[in-house]
Amino acid sequence: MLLEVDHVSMHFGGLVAVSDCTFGVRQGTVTSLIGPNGAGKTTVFNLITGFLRPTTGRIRYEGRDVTGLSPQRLLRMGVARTFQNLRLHLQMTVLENVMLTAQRQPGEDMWSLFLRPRMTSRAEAEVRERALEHLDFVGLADRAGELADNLSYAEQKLLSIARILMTEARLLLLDEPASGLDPDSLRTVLPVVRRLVERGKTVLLIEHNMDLVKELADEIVFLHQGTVLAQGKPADVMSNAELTAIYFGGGVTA
Ligand SMILES: Nc1ncnc2c1ncn2[C@@H]1O[C@H](COP(=O)(O)OP(=O)(O)OP(=O)(O)O)[C@@H](O)[C@H]1O
Repeated sequence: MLLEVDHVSMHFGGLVAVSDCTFGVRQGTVTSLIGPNGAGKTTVFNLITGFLRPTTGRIRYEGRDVTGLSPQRLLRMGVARTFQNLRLHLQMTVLENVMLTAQRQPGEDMWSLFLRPRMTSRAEAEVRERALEHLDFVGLADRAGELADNLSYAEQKLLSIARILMTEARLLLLDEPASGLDPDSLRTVLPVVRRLVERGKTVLLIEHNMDLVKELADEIVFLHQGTVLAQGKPADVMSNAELTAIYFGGGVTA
């Protein structure tokens, strides 16, 4: 397992958002966290990426205990995430958005490189080249000079994927990469998510739409009330009548 979530709980005061949660993410797969609203998916993401520290339990990445490490530390170890609200720099170009995410050395991001006049033009050229390559991967190479603000929503989602690639992380956590997309845009974005695996990445994502999950995910982790009810192949998990009743009875906005 690339990632192991081991008996993790997260309490917010009296509220138990995640309760004794155990699951694994295998290297080279797309794994989807699913579950009704309030099941704890976002909290699990925040725990894995260091934005929250579990109340109890351990998280292991590549066999190392990473429980409680900061998001920055985890990023350097190869765990990166996107956010539902994408967090793009809308008044910068598409290329600049990707270049800014470059991780040259631990603790050094592109901001410090831009601010430091000593940055060699060779280093900048290398970052630019990598950024363009990632833009090409997501199909946005010809939009490199556009302001991010001028992109469609689907293109902005693709840009957020190009940005996460720039981190060189091996485990990519994608927060609802398909949400808000019309069917045509889905046809553009979903194959890109799948191709991340061909690039050697491992993907953990949150997705509400069951049809998409079936198409996209190798594995499902089914969360309900902060607990893992099942982990397995989409077809197997969804053929379980009890689980589908919980899922569709849970007021999910697909
Ligand atoms: N920072 C917080 N403080 C208090 N309660 C929180 C906090 N974050 C999440 N919760 C609660 O934890 C529970 C799980 O929430 P979470 O957002 O993780 O679920 P989710 O599965 O991502 O839901 P959705 O599908 O609606 O995004 C909810 O009851 C939520 O209100």
